[in-house]
Amino acid sequence: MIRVEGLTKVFRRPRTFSGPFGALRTLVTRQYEERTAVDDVSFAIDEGEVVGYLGPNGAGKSTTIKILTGILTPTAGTVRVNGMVPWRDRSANARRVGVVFGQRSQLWWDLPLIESLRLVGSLYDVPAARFDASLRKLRDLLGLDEFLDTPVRQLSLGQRMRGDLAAAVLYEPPLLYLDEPTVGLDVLAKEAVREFIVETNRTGRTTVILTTHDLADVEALCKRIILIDHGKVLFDGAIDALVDQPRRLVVLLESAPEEVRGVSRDDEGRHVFDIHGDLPALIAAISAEHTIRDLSIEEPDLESVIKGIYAR
Ligand SMILES: Nc1ncnc2c1ncn2[C@@H]1O[C@H](COP(=O)(O)OP(=O)(O)OP(=O)(O)O)[C@@H](O)[C@H]1O
Repeated sequence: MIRVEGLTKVFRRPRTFSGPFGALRTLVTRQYEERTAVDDVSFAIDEGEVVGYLGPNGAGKSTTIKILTGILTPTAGTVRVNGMVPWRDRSANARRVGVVFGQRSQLWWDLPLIESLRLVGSLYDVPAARFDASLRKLRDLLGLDEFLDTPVRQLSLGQRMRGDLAAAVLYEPPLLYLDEPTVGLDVLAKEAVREFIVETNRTGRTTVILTTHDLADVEALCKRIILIDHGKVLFDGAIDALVDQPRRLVVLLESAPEEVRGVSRDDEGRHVFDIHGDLPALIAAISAEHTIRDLSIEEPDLESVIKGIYAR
């Protein structure tokens, strides 16, 4: 469904100068600086997958999504989405994808939600009968009835997000891009959004690409993640494989030696051991040679595993 090879995007922007006459100097010198936002990224996503596209701020996530939706043209590389080149076949591509940006709404601010949805229906040429059936299903799934006639600007964030999700799937696109769909929502609203995504993927075999900083979203929704930083792919694979790691014993020793039983001291002065067999025996062996000031056991969780990958 999605094939990305060697995708690179370099932004070129005027070099700015500060200080007195800085603005004038910026104008006159016309020097440019380049920033590589996406750097030789390749991946393939199949129909029906839900993939987390993750990375710290500025990693290149939004730039990738903008290229996949046809908003931006890449500097190098090839992309096929549903067999199309998104930035060349922009309008055909748009009909086959739904997009939700958590930070800003795609709905018409002054119109009641129902009118916004009708407009989406007519923009995407959804036949009346299909529109009615789709709306009926979405009213039910997303609980839209209580605010269908309310102007979008008066909706709470959670209601607005449900409206945005409805607009994105109303024309039943086979592919959905969700950019921070639970940002700012309370626990219940987050849960409702996640359930909706699961349901949409399950019933329509909709492929979902999700960018989020909320790892609970990822754990609830994704079997696979692609992790990027500084525009490069650091990891692409199953979450299960990632968190299927041994528990770890973290010890703080009185003397803080450089190395204990083949394990080096980390930046915080701790020694971290993978627990493979007999934990009491491991603790006894360490305390036979050193005085233990503190110890704890860490279960592998997605957050610490991801932090470990960034730190490599
Ligand atoms: N239009 C632009 N012009 C110049 N530089 C840009 C532009 N858009 C993004 N960048 C730069 O490209 C890099 C990647 O940005 P991008 O928005 O893709 O990151 P992101 O992973 O989506 O981050 P966040 O989690 O903060 O949304 C950043 O260094 C950013 O400053």
